[in-house]
Amino acid sequence: MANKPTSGGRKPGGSTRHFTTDNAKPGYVAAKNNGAYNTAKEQETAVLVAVPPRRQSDAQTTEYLDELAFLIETAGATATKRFVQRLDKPDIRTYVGEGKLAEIKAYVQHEGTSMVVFDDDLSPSQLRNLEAELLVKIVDRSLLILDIFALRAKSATSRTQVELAQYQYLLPRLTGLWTHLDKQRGGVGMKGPGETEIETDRRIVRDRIAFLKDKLEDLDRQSHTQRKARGGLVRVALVGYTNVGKSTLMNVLGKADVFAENKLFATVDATTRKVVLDQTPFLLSDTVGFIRKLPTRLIESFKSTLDEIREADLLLHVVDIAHAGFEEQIQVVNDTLADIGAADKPVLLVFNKIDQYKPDDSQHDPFGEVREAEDDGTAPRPPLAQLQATYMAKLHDPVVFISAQERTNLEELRELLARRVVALHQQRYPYQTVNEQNG
Ligand SMILES: Nc1nc2c(ncn2[C@@H]2O[C@H](COP(=O)(O)OP(=O)(O)OP(=O)(O)O)[C@@H](O)[C@H]2O)c(=O)[nH]1
Ligand SMILES: [Mg+2]
Repeated sequence: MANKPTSGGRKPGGSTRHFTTDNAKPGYVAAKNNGAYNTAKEQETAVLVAVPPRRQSDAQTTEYLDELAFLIETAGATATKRFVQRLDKPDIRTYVGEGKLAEIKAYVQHEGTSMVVFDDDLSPSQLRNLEAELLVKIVDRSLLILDIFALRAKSATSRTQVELAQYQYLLPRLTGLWTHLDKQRGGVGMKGPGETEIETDRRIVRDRIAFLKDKLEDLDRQSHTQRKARGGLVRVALVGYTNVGKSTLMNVLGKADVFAENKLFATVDATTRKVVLDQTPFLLSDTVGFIRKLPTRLIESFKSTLDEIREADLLLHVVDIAHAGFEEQIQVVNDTLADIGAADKPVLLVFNKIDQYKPDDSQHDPFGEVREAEDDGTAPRPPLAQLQATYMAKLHDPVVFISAQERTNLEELRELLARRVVALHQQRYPYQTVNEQNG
């Protein structure tokens, strides 16, 4: 099995995929040593490229690139430079225009950068053209997120899901440049891959996809049985944008010990704990975070992990209020919930990280005017009380402001949550008292 790392150097004429699951079998699984990009001795460097629409503000463009830099950092590399080109839409051949591409190439060659990362998905032909032009590893948004998922996935199900998504990503990108599967077959004086080899590669990948789909169906049946065995307890799922503090809150509420850290997609596997509030037991699940431009195809492959959300009776939507783009993040989460068929679930909105929230200075002046959006596109930051009033009026529902880390206002959250859970419980068991149900 030629399962050896290949991402360290680029073979002439060879493509450089770098998937990271240990369980992905074929030989093109490059960075196999338990980490993305870590086959290189030193930290890999990355150049970030974005093509924002002309109407997008500078502040928003910076925020998106910060997020991309954070993703790259989570994957184990460092972003050293950003290139931005405003276009109505990305260039169909090379994503950026000719001039910008030359600029990027000059920089990459001069600095010896290991990869160029694009803030969108690239079509197979864009990928091919860019690879041929820039001669370094080309990473698009899907590949980057897949890589991080591969690093994080622990359970059999999530690992299989990631592997399936990786092969699905790969299939349309098996082209004339592709040679890695040939290595697997070995052979002296390996000739360049003709159409026959590419067809063989495609068949191998298709077989693997079929196998993984079967395996997932089996695993899905098992977990469905497990979930049924949990009985009729009310189920609550923590949902939200990535890195907002879902796992931290899970640890606080569920006395769990879930891995939480300041990286994107710390959680890929769902975790469930039994929690008792107001003498009413319920199940609380921590789930994978969402992110903007998460390709629908990728969401699809996580369907069974997302069942935890779809089967929940109540969603605790956690928001990072200290993040400049929190309102857009709320929208991204709501859109993703709609995508996975969970739009109509009851939601309790939980604003987290209030310890880091800094209202605008003018807002400290009780007579100060509430300012409109700034020219630079950043949103106004009113005092928390005002934000709370606005959201409650908008949603006709209580919302709660907490700091999971500092344990601030957790009693208020517990009370609100208990009230919702008890109501759901009584709805489900109208003729029983809580103790009868548990006894
Ligand atoms: N300042 C502050 N930081 C917090 C708070 N809650 C969580 N964090 C930090 O935010 C980071 C992300 O927390 P997680 O709990 O891993 O976030 P998550 O939503 O589970 O993230 P993913 O699993 O990656 O989607 C960690 O560094 C936490 O310590 C809070 O109330 N205040
Ligand atoms: Mg988490």
